[in-house]
Amino acid sequence: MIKVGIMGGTFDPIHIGHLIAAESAMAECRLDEVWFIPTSSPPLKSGAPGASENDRYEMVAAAIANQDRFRVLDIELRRGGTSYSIDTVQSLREQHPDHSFAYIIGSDRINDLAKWHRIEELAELVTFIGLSRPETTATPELLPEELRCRITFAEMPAIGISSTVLRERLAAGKSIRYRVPDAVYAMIRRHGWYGSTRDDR
Ligand SMILES: Nc1ncnc2c1ncn2[C@@H]1O[C@H](COP(=O)(O)OP(=O)(O)OP(=O)(O)O)[C@@H](O)[C@H]1O
Ligand SMILES: O=C(O)c1ccc[n+]([C@@H]2O[C@H](COP(=O)([O-])O)[C@@H](O)[C@H]2O)c1
Repeated sequence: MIKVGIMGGTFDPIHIGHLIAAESAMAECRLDEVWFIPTSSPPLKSGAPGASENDRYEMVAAAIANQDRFRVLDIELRRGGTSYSIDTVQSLREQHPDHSFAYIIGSDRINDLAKWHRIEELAELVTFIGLSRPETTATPELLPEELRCRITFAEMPAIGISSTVLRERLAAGKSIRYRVPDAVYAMIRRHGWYGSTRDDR
């Protein structure tokens, strides 16, 4: 049985918080692999992502290129529309009946878990691995017991980085170097994404 962690996200852009969350979940929960799945349209976020689907996918691919146990899947981008996790997990389980899946989520997503589409069904198909992030205090005690008991918590160093703040910094001409992997930083600057200053060097 291969144990897979699903790291779903908008990744607009991917940053070191995502990578350290995935690595920590993999180590602490003894996962064999983590599959990064960029969303098409994220269910609980308003407004369209700042970068295109293809660019978000390419940034994830570049970010994880050196970690053999990480993969990126375009399953939600190919499906299009709102990226409900239940649809993704059902299709992954059909394709990989011999794998087990755990969904990796940060504090903000832990807190809104009860609002996820068909959450009771999803919680029967996956367990959740929760990681804390400094901007949001996780309050699992507010979740119904049947959801709370499906979450295992993993430790990671507090990484106070969000994609929102990175987009704001880029638009304001501030540096995001080292907050994203070098390859992602170079892609963003080369293309002038997020209103960043273009750098053709
Ligand atoms: N710094 C972090 N520490 C722990 N988990 C994180 C961190 N940043 C993101 N995550 C988790 O990674 C998953 C994907 O996050 P997402 O792509 O929405 O990034 P984000 O930084 O929250 O983006 P945005 O600021 O645009 O909302 C979510 O489960 C989120 O909780
Ligand atoms: O299925 C849902 O209703 C649902 C609601 C909120 C978030 N998710 C998933 O959780 C992951 C992180 O979401 P986000 O908005 O932080 O990028 C991403 O894969 C989303 O598709 C899923």
